[in-house]
Amino acid sequence: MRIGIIGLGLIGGSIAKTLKKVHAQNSYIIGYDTHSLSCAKALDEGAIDHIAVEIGEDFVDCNVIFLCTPVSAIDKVAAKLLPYVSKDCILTDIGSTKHDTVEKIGRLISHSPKKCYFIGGHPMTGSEQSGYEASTSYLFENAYYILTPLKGTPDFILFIMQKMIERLGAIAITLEPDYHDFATAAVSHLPHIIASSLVHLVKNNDGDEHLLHTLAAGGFKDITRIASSNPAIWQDICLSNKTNIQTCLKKFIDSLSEFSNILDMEEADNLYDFFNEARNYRDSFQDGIKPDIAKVYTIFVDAEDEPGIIACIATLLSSHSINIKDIGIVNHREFSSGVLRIAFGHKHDMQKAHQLLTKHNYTVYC
Ligand SMILES: NC(=O)C1=CN([C@@H]2O[C@H](COP(=O)(O)OP(=O)(O)OC[C@H]3O[C@@H](n4cnc5c(N)ncnc54)[C@H](O)[C@@H]3O)[C@@H](O)[C@H]2O)C=CC1
Ligand SMILES: O=C(O)C(=O)Cc1ccc(O)cc1
Repeated sequence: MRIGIIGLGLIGGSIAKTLKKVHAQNSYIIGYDTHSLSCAKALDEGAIDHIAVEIGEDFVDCNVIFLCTPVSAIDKVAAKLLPYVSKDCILTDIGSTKHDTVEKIGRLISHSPKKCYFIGGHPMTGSEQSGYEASTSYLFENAYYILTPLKGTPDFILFIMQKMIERLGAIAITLEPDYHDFATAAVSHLPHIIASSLVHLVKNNDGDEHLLHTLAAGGFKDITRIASSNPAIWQDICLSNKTNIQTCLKKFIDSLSEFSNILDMEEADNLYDFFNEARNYRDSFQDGIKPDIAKVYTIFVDAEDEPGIIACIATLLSSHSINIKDIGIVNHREFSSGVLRIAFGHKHDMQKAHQLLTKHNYTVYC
């Protein structure tokens, strides 16, 4: 597989390193970054196989190309790249916001003679560090990785992307771009703004002796770690998700005002409830346990282990608007021939698939 990576910073570099770790024999990686030292380092370390001199011919034969630049550059890079990509190429980005990017690249593709595919992507993992030096081959392990395909993306293209995400060690979730942007405004963008605001508060109220700076301890450092993130990345994120961030900011300001009122009135019970409810909900975020969003509903279908069977069944299901989360042949001694395992993200998809496949004379097991 030929893979292109444009932008070899924290995320792009981590994708390269991870693919080389898990997929080394089967992936030839072409890298490009405006910062030539990052390219040289990546080549030197074996994270990529070839440095592209520019966004052009070098990407012609790529099967998948990851756009890993800051958000404001993603659609510009895509525009430059489109004349060179092959018709079956899958383009994907890793930007932290999705609506604008998906809309812009969708428009570019629809106006381009090159009908390649685009699936928006966003790994929900990272760090406050940036640049190739900070990239690792384990960044994506067990992280959610959100995919936002364009409307009309064939199931098998989404399936290839999902497999790629699994290769990275992450868990693929498909969302609408707008919902993605609202959710990330709440769980990622607002927290970054709050972290930086807290740092401003301490900075602006410290005295000549810098006592606040000295005393800022564990709790303050925990909650403000992300204030050390790359400001250029966050400038882009805020500008491309303004409305959702404003909505969340308003809700947050309201909640602070409410807290201020109950403190003013010395409402002891309400103060207790404020902290207690937050503690209970926070304690329900158990690391390592993935909630229902990652739940899959699986069926097994009797099928000869022959080429084309997966595509045949995937096409049948997709022509009935049934979304597949995962599909693959399993060879198990319980079954005489090959059995296809098909996983769905929703119970109703599984039930519809069961009925449809049975109607088409497949033997289906739940
Ligand atoms: N930092 C994080 O934890 C996460 C970041 N993201 C998203 O990933 C993207 C990249 O972020 P990071 O890897 O953290 O940033 P980074 O600053 O570490 O890497 C960005 C790289 O893109 C390169 N670049 C910039 N413009 C370019 C262009 N026009 N052509 C080619 N290369 C170009 C830079 O030289 C740099 O090496 C952003 O869109 C960000 O929103 C997504 C998830 C987590
Ligand atoms: O460092 C952290 O904890 C982060 O939150 C990293 C991060 C930054 C941007 C994203 O879009 C997703 C994750």
